[in-house]
Amino acid sequence: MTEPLLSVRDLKKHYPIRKGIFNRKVGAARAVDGISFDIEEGETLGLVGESGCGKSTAASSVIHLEEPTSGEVIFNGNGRKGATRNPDGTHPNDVTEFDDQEMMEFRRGAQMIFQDPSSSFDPRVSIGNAVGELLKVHGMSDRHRRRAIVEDLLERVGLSANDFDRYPHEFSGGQKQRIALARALVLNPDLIIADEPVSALDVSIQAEILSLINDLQDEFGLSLLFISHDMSVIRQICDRVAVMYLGEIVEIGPVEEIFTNPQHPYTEALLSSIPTPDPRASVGGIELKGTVPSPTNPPSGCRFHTRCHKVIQPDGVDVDQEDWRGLLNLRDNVNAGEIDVEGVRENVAASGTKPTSAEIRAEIRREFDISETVDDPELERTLSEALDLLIEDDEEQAGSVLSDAITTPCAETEPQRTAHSADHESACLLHGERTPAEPNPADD
Ligand SMILES: Nc1ncnc2c1ncn2[C@@H]1O[C@H](COP(=O)(O)OP(=O)(O)OP(=O)(O)O)[C@@H](O)[C@H]1O
Repeated sequence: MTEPLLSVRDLKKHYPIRKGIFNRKVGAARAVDGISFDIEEGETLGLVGESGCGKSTAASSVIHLEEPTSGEVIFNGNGRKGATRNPDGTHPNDVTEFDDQEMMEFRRGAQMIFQDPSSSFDPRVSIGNAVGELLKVHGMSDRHRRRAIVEDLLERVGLSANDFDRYPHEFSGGQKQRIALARALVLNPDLIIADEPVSALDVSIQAEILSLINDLQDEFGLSLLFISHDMSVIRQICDRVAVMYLGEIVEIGPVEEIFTNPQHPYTEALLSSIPTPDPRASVGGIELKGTVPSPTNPPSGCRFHTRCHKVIQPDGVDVDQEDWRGLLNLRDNVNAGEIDVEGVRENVAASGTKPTSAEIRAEIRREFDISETVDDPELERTLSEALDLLIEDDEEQAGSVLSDAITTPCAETEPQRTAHSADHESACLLHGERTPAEPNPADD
């Protein structure tokens, strides 16, 4: 197998959190927390996940708009193929170790396009000059030659050579994204990182731009890292996809395999949220509740366990899975002091006379999608006891009763990547018994 164009290994970007008059570091936001992936020549790898999962931080760390905290970004483009590791273990193509000259070359070989092209164009500069500027910066002093190259590129992205002297405000959002593509291509790069390039566009325009990116990729032999929160966009453009959650890659594999045979519950939930023209034809009906937790204090074990519909029950417990999710949510809400018993009481009272304790208990169960009776008698007793304590205003004791009885292995053990096929891996404790993924040679 030929070497990948890009190999990212254990890349981390932690932002320090500072406080106080001395601006002391009190913690870190682990926006990207040890991600690894390859992109082959001519391949498109998608990076997908909800807002706040760390996709943009990953992109800007790979392209070195921001200095990563640690890890390797090995770029074998710009004619640097075939380099081997130095005796001290470092790699001559590791972007994180590049000097100024190498970084300048890297900036030629790897380009980025962003979600909002408007903000990256100076309204006073004609689009021809905006696209040609990089040629000038990289030493092409012949104005006529620059103009010829830019005019050709404008045509290739579906605009006209006559657009050279027009200004950004004369173009629509879709057209501006075409200009951004022309600008990204002007130095003939090997890699383009596209961060949500179509999210700000109308759906009909999205399809046009995605098809243009596809065509340009073939024409220029490009590799792409394509970032999106939208699974359906990923399916249209990517060969493989890496699913990111809270700074980590939880699943990676060929797009069609991930769509037809997702292994990680987070991937299933993302797939389930794709809108379909017929709402009755919803895939799976898994509702991804809440938002991504803060990367400052990520959940222990599997970071997705606080929202996972398949969160594992401990040995000896076997209750309905929806009840189990509800019990864990109730435990966490009680411990976070987020249950407003008075509010529940008022709600129940609004529909009739003074509510009984049984009615309040039933209402709390309903709010957390917990059945009237949980299958496991011991757990049912614990739940009733905790709900009574809650109603009696002893929230602390209720939390402690729930915490003692309701635990999950997912909060205790960090899942390792498991191989499902040659290039399909996920990190979920549900697959723990399978063959562990082959160690990556670059990790040695
Ligand atoms: N400069 C910063 N300092 C501290 N935290 C940051 C900084 N930049 C990003 N973060 C945090 O890192 C996490 C990841 O952010 P990032 O923008 O990379 O996510 P994303 O998946 O690209 O989401 P979006 O699509 O909304 O941009 C978020 O919790 C964000 O608040």
